[in-house]
Amino acid sequence: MKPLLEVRELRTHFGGLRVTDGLNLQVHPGEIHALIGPNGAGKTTLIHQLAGTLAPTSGQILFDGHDVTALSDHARAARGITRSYQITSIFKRLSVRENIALAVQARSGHSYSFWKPLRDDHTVFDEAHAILQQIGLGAVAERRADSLAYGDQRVIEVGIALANAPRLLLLDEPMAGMGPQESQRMVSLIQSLRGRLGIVLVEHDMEAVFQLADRISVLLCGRVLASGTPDAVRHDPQVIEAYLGADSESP
Ligand SMILES: Nc1ncnc2c1ncn2[C@@H]1O[C@H](COP(=O)(O)OP(=O)(O)OP(=O)(O)O)[C@@H](O)[C@H]1O
Repeated sequence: MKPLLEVRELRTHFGGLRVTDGLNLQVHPGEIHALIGPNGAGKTTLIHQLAGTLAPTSGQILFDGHDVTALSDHARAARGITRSYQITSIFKRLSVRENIALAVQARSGHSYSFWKPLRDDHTVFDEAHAILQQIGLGAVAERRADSLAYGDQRVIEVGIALANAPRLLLLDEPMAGMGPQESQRMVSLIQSLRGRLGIVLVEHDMEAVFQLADRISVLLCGRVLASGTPDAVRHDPQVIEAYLGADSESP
């Protein structure tokens, strides 16, 4: 299968520190591909590089067969690579619906008019409505974003990212700071996206990772130590020794 994303021999040096050191990775269309690894392994750095907010020292990033290494984050977003931003990107005083609609408008080039009711722009309204249903926030669409619980605000982030109609969605710790119930809702949301777009997921919650991932890549010292199905990775002796722990039966 032709990969949706291919990373070739990526290297990133911050002064004398080699954060990414010959990293190779392939993400297939429609798969949920998790990146795991100990603190400092280079996962967030890689997300920045895939999104285009940090340039590598050397190496190549190919998206859909095209070299996007030199493209800006905006240019990559226009091609379909979207990263979910942190809660800080939400307009807290606007409603949930307005947050999603603004993101739809930004992508589709419709100009936003504060004096024009959203309902008058049917294309944007309908698309925002569909996303609200998809992320399960239809019932609270008219509430101010900052009145929602933390977990729901993080769901809005994913909704904003989906409004960009991504073909590759980069999720950096979507469950961070969530309780078990909120995490499970996020797991269900990500699961519902499987097969529709490629997802690169960085997440420390191993239960969620093994529940969600079609394939997992294990990063260690800026390179991919192993890549495969959750089962293959779980039983990989190198991974057990280096990361999951020799006595690990879990998850
Ligand atoms: N802009 C930077 N300048 C210098 N060093 C950096 C910079 N960004 C990251 N690093 C270093 O690069 C290494 C990898 O960081 P990164 O955040 O990518 O790891 P990570 O795998 O995401 O870790 P965590 O699981 O803790 O989030 C760390 O040692 C970090 O201190």
